Amino acid sequence: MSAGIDLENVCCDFGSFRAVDNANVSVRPGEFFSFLGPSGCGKTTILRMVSGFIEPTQGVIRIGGQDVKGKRPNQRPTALIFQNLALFPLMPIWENITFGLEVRGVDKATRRKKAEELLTLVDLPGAGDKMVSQLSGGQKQRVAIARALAVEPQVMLLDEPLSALDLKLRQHMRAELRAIQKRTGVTFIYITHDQGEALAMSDRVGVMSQGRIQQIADPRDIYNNPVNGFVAAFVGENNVFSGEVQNPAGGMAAFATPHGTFRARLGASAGGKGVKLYVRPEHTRLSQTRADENSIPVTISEVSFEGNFISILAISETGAKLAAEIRNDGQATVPGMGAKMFMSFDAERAAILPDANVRG
Ligand SMILES: Nc1ncnc2c1ncn2[C@@H]1O[C@H](COP(=O)(O)OP(=O)(O)OP(=O)(O)O)[C@@H](O)[C@H]1O
Repeated sequence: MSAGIDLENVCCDFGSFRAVDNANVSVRPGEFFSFLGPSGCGKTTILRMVSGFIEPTQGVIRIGGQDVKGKRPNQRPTALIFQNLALFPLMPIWENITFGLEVRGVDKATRRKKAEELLTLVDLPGAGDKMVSQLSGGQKQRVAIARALAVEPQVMLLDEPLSALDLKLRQHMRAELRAIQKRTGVTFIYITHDQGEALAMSDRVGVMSQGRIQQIADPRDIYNNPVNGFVAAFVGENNVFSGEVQNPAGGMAAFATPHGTFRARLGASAGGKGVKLYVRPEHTRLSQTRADENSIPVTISEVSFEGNFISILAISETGAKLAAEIRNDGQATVPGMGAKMFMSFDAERAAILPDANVRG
């Protein structure tokens, strides 16, 4: 069984500091939902409110449609997994996994059987008699997940559970976690500051900054259609140009910058001042001749071969550093250092966006 979670106008204050500011989100039953944002943006506070360790200062949290106000963590159908797994070193794995069931008085034979089922689910069949010290970091993580699933939660809350693992293992565990979530159908709420993790695993992502949810969308939309400058700059790379909107019409506008006037898509509520132009490096082109529109004369200053792409740093005539990327299809021409070129981009691939949604 899985449950949906609704946050309605949820705020959390610590003294005079508002850590979560008017959060509204409906996580669907069986969904893998991530909160993504930099350190201190309020992700953990949201998780702690859902799990019942702290109460919202304002607003309502519903789990499976029920208002959970006043319910203690052990009265909620949630299980929490931290980066620090807190496995018991002196217990074999199977006992670690079914500890919660023992506390509830479940007999040993039933617990043993349940442990084997869960070990198979997390792809560690037969590991029940091993001790924690005999497992790798990734295997320990899977045991922690099995232990959380043993009490049959309707919602799993995961607080940066992969951040202690090395890069390769982290990438492997992303796929594992996603597969476990799909196999069980349990709702997962995952918090991370790692955009790669959030984009790779989630059905939807809520991007946060300074206590506010900036955008909730599926990973593609977050990346391709960020609603504001914070989301655009936090998720992936961008070249950012300051300037002024001119002649907005039909969702497009001219944008006057010190590098020239460019045409670009006009994001929602981006008509006024305090807006910037965002262009991803992979949406730029470098050529010997000036393109018809959105073309900036540059000098190539760094070329870095990254395997599947070539990363290029170019300097504009005004001294701005601009990033470009060339996909390595095996035949790509790599510009030389110091080469004078033009960087251009399509108007449809450039977005004029407002700054972040922050407290005024
Ligand atoms: N108990 C507390 N008392 C006072 N301030 C707190 C408390 N807990 C969190 N905060 C503050 O609330 C803000 C949000 O904290 P939170 O732990 O939710 O951030 P986070 O996005 O999870 O960050 P991180 O990724 O570093 O864990 C931070 O500025 C933090 O200092």
